[in-house]
Amino acid sequence: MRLLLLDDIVKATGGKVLHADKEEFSGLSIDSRTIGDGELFVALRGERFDGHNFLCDALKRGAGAIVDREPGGVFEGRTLVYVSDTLRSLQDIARQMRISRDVQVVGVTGTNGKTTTKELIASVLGQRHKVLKTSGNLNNHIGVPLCISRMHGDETVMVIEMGSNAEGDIRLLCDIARPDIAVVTNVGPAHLEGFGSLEMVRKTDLEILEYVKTVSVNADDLFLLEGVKGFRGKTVTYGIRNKSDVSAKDVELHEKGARFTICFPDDEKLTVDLMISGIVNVYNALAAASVAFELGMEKDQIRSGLASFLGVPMRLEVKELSGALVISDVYNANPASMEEAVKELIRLKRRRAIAVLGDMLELGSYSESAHRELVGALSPRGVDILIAVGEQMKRASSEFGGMRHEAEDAGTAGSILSRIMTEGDTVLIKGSRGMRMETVLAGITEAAGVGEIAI
Ligand SMILES: CC(=O)N[C@H]1[C@@H](OP(=O)(O)OP(=O)(O)OC[C@H]2O[C@@H](n3ccc(=O)[nH]c3=O)[C@H](O)[C@@H]2O)O[C@H](CO)[C@@H](O)[C@@H]1O[C@H](C)C(=O)N[C@@H](C)C(=O)N[C@H](CCC(=O)N[C@@H](CCC[C@@H](N)C(=O)O)C(=O)O)C(=O)O
Ligand SMILES: Nc1ncnc2c1ncn2[C@@H]1O[C@H](COP(=O)(O)OP(=O)(O)OP(=O)(O)O)[C@@H](O)[C@H]1O
Ligand SMILES: C[C@@H](N)C(=O)N[C@H](C)C(=O)O
Repeated sequence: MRLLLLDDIVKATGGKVLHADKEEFSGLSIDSRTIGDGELFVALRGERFDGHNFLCDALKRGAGAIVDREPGGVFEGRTLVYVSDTLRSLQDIARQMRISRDVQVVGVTGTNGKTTTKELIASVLGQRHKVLKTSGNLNNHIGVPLCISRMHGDETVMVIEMGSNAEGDIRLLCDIARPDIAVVTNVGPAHLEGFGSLEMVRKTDLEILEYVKTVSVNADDLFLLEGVKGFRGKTVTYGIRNKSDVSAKDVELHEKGARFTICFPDDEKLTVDLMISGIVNVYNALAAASVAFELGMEKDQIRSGLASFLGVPMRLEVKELSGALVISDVYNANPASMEEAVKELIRLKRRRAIAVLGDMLELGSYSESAHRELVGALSPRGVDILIAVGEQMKRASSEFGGMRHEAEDAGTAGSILSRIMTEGDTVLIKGSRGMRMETVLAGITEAAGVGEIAI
């Protein structure tokens, strides 16, 4: 494992060493509760805490700290570096580590499917390369540098998810991660509170074009495709409906997976099996295949990388519970991903289709109409029962044509669902992160006597 050297930290941050003892660190940590032996603590200010207040705790296991407020007291045996801004220093260290390494960096942006696509890319490229990827959903100005700082030094590829909720977010992350190749999954209405318009969502996601030589984009998202026109590098497209460089044909969607044939630009064809369900995951897999093709992976490696991926918890998980089929898509929600999830509900409908839908948050002035449009279209599409969770869904629920229930929160929705759900039903559970829709599932698994399940 590669050690971080004090010299490099000082060079990257321009910091002043207040006290020098340890000169090597096993990594960076921002949390005194989880810091590992020998790590360097970066004291950040957050919404609830100021990391500087946990310096003593952090230094019990940590070997030193980076601070932007001079601490009182003596920290024997530990190293202290003073900087003007600790968050910026975290980013500076990560940038320096990335620049000093000869790795291919794949950056993944877009409204929906970034985490899943990042994991699929890592699974495929991992068939040949040593891959560092961002963990879970750590996709912002803190999470991305933190993940990069975990580089061991022998990686040949990094796959970095980049999240945004306002203009400039992707540029900031690219300035740290310096991607060589980009994937933009799609552009849709999300975080409109911060962005203001769909144009601004697209402009922000495409900030990555200022950095990369190659971009891989979804050819079936015409609004996205339009935005890539004029890109001076290489554009690789993937898709199912429109003409694209990497395309899928003979798509068969099953309950818990999919089989399809990928057609590559070299005219080779590859039939692949996916263990995750839904047409959106065919798109995510195509994105991964297009990157793998660009990076010269063998077709067999692409096949096994896709087939061995088992999905990300809380994203379109299909489970059997008490004889019902439950689609647990509880991680987040916006109009585009709701649309896709409702399609899945109808596709997998066996007897009754029950939609347990929580508010879609952060949509700004578009919020009310987005909820109304979604709910109004449910029963014509075949949804039989709606459980509306949260203020906005409840307000919109009068648009629903079938039997409806209203719930204050996900816990209450879980109780309603466990009362009405019967064998043969197909259930979709989805809402924004703040709605904690996983609680619905906890309610029904308890009622079914299944006990706790991992989500
Ligand atoms: C800094 C941090 O990670 N905070 C997380 C922590 O919060 P907590 O309340 O505990 O602490 P504070 O942040 O107030 O504390 C400040 C520091 O003090 C440390 N500390 C505290 C107590 C203690 O006893 N000891 C300590 O050392 C503390 O560790 C801090 O360093 O826990 C919360 C609950 O779990 C987390 O919500 C909070 O996470 C913050 C928000 C965060 O940004 N974390 C990143 C590591 C991250 O990547 N998180 C992702 C979420 C990313 C996300 O929402 N992305 C958006 C896109 C936005 C991108 C854009 N803004 C950009 O800049 O590009 C998206 O829409 O996807 C994650 O958690 O999944
Ligand atoms: N290609 C896609 N197109 C549309 N919706 C998708 C796609 N892939 C996944 N989704 C939907 O988006 C949800 C979140 O998936 P994922 O976490 O991979 O996306 P994300 O972009 O990383 O989200 P976040 O920005 O919150 O991190 C899934 O549960 C699913 O409903
Ligand atoms: C979880 C976060 N990345 C996100 O997507 N937020 C929106 C508002 C959501 O949870 O729906």
